[in-house]
Amino acid sequence: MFELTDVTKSFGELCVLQPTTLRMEQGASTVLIGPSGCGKSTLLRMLVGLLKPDGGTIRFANEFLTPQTLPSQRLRMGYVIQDGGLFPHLTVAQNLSLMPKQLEWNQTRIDQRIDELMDLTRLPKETRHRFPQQISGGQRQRVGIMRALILEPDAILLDEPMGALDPMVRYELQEDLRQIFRTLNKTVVMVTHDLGEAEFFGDTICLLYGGKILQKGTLQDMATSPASPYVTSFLKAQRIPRFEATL
Ligand SMILES: Nc1ncnc2c1ncn2[C@@H]1O[C@H](COP(=O)(O)OP(=O)(O)OP(=O)(O)O)[C@@H](O)[C@H]1O
Repeated sequence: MFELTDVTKSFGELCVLQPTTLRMEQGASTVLIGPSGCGKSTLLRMLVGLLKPDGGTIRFANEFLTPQTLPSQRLRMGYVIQDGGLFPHLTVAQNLSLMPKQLEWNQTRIDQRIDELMDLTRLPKETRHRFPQQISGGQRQRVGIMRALILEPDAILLDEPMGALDPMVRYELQEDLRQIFRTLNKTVVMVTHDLGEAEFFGDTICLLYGGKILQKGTLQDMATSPASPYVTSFLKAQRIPRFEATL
């Protein structure tokens, strides 16, 4: 679904991505993980066309991302950022209606689609006419996900979608999201800092470091056959609580 060939990106003197070649298959979930500043969000932004690579090419659904193709390709990608990225002065329903209105959907179609997505994401009906600050962080993120799904995109790209949520809300949303992605058979690309989340969502995990993909595979691959000592250090750096209770 996404095919990067020799993609590079720098900001001034800072090389964020060395020549990188990567395929993300249709219907598969790819997780980008790595230390802060390693270029995960930059890579994701290039996939959605918010940033242009300095070199190399990106193809989406067998078509190069170019200024000409991007507007129609963007409609086939949903993009979710950490706090949901909702407009604070618009209600939930108004936030969700923005793109459909631009595409001149009629109100009945918009309302039906919002109903479907409210069921899918298990968002309480009474939140429909509330403003973003009148709903919880977890609910805001569900709305962000609904907004990304509203046009029925082929791919959904998420930049630390659950980074700001408390552990219980996060756990519940992770379960729901994975179920949604599997049911809808979406191609998913997710940025996270959390190894547990990476393993939960990723068919493939890409560990980025020093401007390149240091290792690509499963967490198990990384643990048993680390591509470099850094991979092992990265895996060890996540603290897992130890206790005896039987859960
Ligand atoms: N528009 C920009 N202009 C200049 N530098 C930028 C820009 N965007 C990102 N950077 C720099 O590029 C590097 C990679 O940033 P990026 O946001 O992709 O990292 P990240 O891996 O997603 O980090 P984090 O996990 O902290 O969100 C960082 O050093 C960042 O400061």
